[in-house]
Amino acid sequence: MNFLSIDSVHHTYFSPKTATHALTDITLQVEEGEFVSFIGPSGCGKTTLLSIVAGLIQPTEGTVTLYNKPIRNMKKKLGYMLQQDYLFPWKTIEENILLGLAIMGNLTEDKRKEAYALLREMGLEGVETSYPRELSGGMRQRVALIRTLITEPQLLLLDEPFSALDYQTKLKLEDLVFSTLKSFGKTAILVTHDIGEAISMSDRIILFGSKPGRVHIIFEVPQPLKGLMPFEVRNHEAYPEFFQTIWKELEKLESRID
Ligand SMILES: Nc1ncnc2c1ncn2[C@@H]1O[C@H](COP(=O)(O)OP(=O)(O)OP(=O)(O)O)[C@@H](O)[C@H]1O
Repeated sequence: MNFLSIDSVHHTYFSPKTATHALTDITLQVEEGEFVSFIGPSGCGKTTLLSIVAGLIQPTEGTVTLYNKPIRNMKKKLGYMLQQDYLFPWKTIEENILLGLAIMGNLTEDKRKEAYALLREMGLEGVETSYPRELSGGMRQRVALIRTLITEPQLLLLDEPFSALDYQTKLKLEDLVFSTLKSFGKTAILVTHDIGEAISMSDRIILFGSKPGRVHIIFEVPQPLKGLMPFEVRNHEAYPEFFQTIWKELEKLESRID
């Protein structure tokens, strides 16, 4: 059975005066437990495709299924991590983490204990009663990750979740998110502008071309880099060559005059 299947997806944004052909003929499969990144020039449709996979946009043509069921019926199986953490400022960290479960009527004592255990694992012990404004950006993103994981999503959609962080925090959080998702056996799609981030976290990298957005090349991350922690990948001898290969393809796409 396919885990995530994107089949012949086309999307056009219509407004009264214009039609923007954002995506053309996208067919992709993502396997369970896989980490896939979407990269490509600005405007190539990465966010549009992620929004379609999230069931937030209905594509003009084509289908997206999770476990062979239409994605719009599977929204409870999805989790998100975005550039902004969207924590509620007037709620404590614990309340923020448990809010989704409370709304769904699934808040149990076991889940509360799990939240505390995750806070401990992510170096956030003691912040339960703090408010988001008292935490750094990196800490808030870790809270956002716990809030996502606690609802046990099958598929995580990560839309540039590290791009607002300083470089050191970003590298540390890449390691933490990677190891956490791998230990839970989660499947993830990451949208990023950072080739290094895509290489260091992914099993496969989908490079999109633009006008209209389409799959240009699918890169399999080379074996010596797979399974290593993101920070180790960035320091591996096989990393620069692979980086250059992707960089050159991206340059060609960005210098194309349509
Ligand atoms: N709501 C919208 N209405 C009309 N056009 C849109 C809308 N959202 C995106 N577009 C257009 O669709 C195309 C794809 O946009 P999208 O944001 O998906 O690309 P992207 O690859 O995520 O870009 P970036 O890397 O800059 O975030 C672009 O031409 C964009 O202008």
